[in-house]
Amino acid sequence: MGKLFIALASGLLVGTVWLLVCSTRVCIEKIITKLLVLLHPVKDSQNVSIPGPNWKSYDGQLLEKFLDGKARAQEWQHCYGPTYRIWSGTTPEIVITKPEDIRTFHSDSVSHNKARSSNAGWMFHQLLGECMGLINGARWTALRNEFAPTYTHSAVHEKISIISNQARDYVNNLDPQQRPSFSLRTADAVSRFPFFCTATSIYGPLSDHEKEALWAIAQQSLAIMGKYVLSGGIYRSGRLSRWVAPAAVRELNTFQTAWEEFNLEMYRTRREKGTVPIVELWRHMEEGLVTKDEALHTLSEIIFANLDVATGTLSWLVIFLALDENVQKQVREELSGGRAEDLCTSKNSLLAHCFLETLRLRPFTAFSIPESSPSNKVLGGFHVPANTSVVVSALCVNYNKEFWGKDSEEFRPSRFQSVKPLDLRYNLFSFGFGTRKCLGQHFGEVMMKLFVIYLLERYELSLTPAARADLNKVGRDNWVPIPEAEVVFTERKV
Ligand code: HEM
Repeated sequence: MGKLFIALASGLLVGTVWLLVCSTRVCIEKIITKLLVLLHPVKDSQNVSIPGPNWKSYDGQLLEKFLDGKARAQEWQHCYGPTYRIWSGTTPEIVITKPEDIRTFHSDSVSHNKARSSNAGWMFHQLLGECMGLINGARWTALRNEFAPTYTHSAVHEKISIISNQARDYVNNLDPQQRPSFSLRTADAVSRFPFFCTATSIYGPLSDHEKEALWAIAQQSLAIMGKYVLSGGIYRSGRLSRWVAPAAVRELNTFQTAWEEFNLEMYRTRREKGTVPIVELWRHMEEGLVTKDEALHTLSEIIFANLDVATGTLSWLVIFLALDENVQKQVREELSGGRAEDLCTSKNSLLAHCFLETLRLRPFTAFSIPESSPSNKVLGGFHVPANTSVVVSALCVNYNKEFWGKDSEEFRPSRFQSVKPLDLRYNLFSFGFGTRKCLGQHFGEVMMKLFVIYLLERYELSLTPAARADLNKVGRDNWVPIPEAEVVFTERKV
């Protein structure tokens, strides 16, 4: 009896303390929100403040934006309407969902600035803060000019046979045991292809040893992103991280050293053999045209951050094809008529529409990377001061029933047959809007289409029952939602 009483009493005490802590926390969050709203007034012409969720300790809505992006995009639009405000740390971000607001905001996109470190704090800055996608002005122009020649439309066309050979070899070695049928987690099956294909575009062909070393460094980078950046909190501050989490900082230093050494080695081993992008880049870095951080962070962006982006997109493309046997069959019929190299550049094929439909349904991020205009803007009726971070709710744009119809959440690639390309401009988030569009869009598209061409040539795709039952299950360790679904690959009898 006595023991029961003690257990009950201590349970009650713990519960009360917990309630107290929670309600204090909610109170503090409300007070901080009020202060932040006062500091950053955004109102409409009736003097009504822009709606949005309360600031949350310690990262605002930053982590939810990535880890629960799909659910939050829908929930926030439902609760706050088409234009609202969230917080990244304590920085306000205005979220827009309407095509007309996207057009208004991007009307001066040439002079837009990306937010420093994407408003994501110190640890993120150490990995990617100086990369092309996040710097501005003359520095951005210099860096973009450095990499652009490798990824223009014509440069990618010239590389098609190299990418095609890589795709065919990869698919032919998908199952080392060459079984007639096997199942794999889709992301595990596909991820090394876009990774090494993109790396080859920078370094030229890689030996097995170099591939292994690069893959290992990528895992270090992704681990830091998953464990620390996506935990937020103390990792937003360099001082706090060094003080409270020295092991994390050591891990970061180990990665940074390995990454610099790898690239130096790539430069040394390639400089005699002709011109691959790493050689030019390293020379320009030594001449002071780009800084070391700009070079290394952009290589990280292109090779490591993109591993998640490309793995996510390619996995979903394979999964959607596995889900829809009919579309799969039609794409295969389309393939039987032509050369892989020709089909991968067509914009009007069913394959091209499957790719677009995948980007529409599963944009790599539910919210675009924050950027600001140097001019005041009126968005959704609210007066947004110059230099305020604005993000596009990619998911809401891509699922907008007014434009895409009632079945906007379903995979139906044929819908693109009746959409004018010009209408897609502000109704589809795929490779970004305005001046800061994706550097690698042609490369990424060709790479993924070639992969699918060889995959469908060799295998029938279907989903495991578990995958069908829980198609939308995604991992939470990456900044891009990577699907968990397993696909069954069955050798075709031709
Ligand atoms: C299907 C695959 C890909 C998708 C869906 C994708 C998507 C995007 C998007 C949406 C942006 C703009 C982000 C923003 O709002 O700021 C972007 C930027 C960028 N992407 Fe990609 N990307 C893909 C593949 C690639 C590849 C293969 C490369 C490698 C060359 C690449 C390199 C970059 C770079 C460097 C930027 C920053 C551009 C700048 O700010 O000037 N991407 N990407």
